[in-house]
Amino acid sequence: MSFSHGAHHGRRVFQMVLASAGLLLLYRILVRLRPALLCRTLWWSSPGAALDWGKSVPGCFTQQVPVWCCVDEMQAACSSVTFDLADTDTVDRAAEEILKYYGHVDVLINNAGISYRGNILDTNLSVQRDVMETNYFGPIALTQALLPSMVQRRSGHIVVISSVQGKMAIPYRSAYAASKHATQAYFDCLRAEIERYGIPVTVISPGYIRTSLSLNAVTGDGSNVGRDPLDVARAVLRAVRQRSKDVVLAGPLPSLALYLRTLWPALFFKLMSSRARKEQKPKEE
Ligand SMILES: NC(=O)C1=CN([C@@H]2O[C@H](COP(=O)(O)OP(=O)(O)OC[C@H]3O[C@@H](n4cnc5c(N)ncnc54)[C@H](OP(=O)(O)O)[C@@H]3O)[C@@H](O)[C@H]2O)C=CC1
Ligand SMILES: CCCCCCCCCCCCCCCC(=O)OCC(=O)COP(=O)(O)O
Repeated sequence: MSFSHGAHHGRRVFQMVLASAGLLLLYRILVRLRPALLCRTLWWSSPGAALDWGKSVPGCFTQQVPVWCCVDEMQAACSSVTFDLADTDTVDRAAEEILKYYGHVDVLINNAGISYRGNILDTNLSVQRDVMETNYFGPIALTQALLPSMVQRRSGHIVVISSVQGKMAIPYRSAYAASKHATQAYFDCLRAEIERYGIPVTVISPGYIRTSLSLNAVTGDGSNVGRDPLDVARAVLRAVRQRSKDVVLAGPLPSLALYLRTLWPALFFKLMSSRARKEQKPKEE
């Protein structure tokens, strides 16, 4: 009697494990299917997404920058409209043109940006402003120009490519880190404010990606190291699919640094001071 009861119980447990595994499998299949559904929409990507890591999103972006792209079929032809993100007037005109032509935007990826390297003592305020114009005011101008139509439709998704430097400041990167901190703050506010309209906001904060960003840094040198741009492109698509709010794509060292910045700021500041001393000396020293 007790043996048959035990066997019955064992069978029930086995059935439950099997059912859970089945549900998990189904969930994973559905999650994998979602990008195909998503790609049957119009993607607008701010300048830059077509190049480097953005180019890696298979079929989604052309070689031209900036690009807007109807991805009904992955092979579909893409259209592009060119503007200077640092010039708010051209941003507004571009947004108008996009809306006139396509009617709406499903996913806006604010990607374009410039890097900066330099000693604060030797950096003109105009450089600080220029980096802010491209990295901060450009994306927010584009977002604000496209937002009313998303709100009206109660549909859309806004993505911004920030940086781990939007969460911690590294010496000799003042303009860049400041612009990315501002970006993080703005889009965090926006997320809370437009959640009620069903429009998600995703902030992506990568560590180094193997693109030309650091090579092209304002007043700086740099190298071409880091993550494969294709991995970043995939992670961005995954984040959109999963409607993630905040995604950090960084290796162990920057991740540890981020934890220290939050949990042990005194140590983080000490490490950054020592990094600053090692990396560069101010002119008068
Ligand atoms: N590479 C990295 O290590 C990391 C990059 N990021 C972020 O990723 C994003 C993309 O950078 P990434 O691809 O690496 O850099 P790249 O320098 O390779 O590409 C930047 C792109 O932005 C465009 N761009 C720059 N300024 C303007 C402007 N004023 N108006 C229009 N387009 C402009 C450039 O166009 P053009 O070539 O025509 O000037 C270029 O296509 C940036 O926001 C960057 O901060 C974040 C973390 C790490
Ligand atoms: C107790 C041991 C603690 C060890 C902590 C180590 C702290 C190391 C600091 C690591 C800093 C990493 C910074 C990464 C910055 C980055 O990935 O930036 C990418 C960019 O967005 C652009 O790069 P650019 O160099 O062009 O500014």
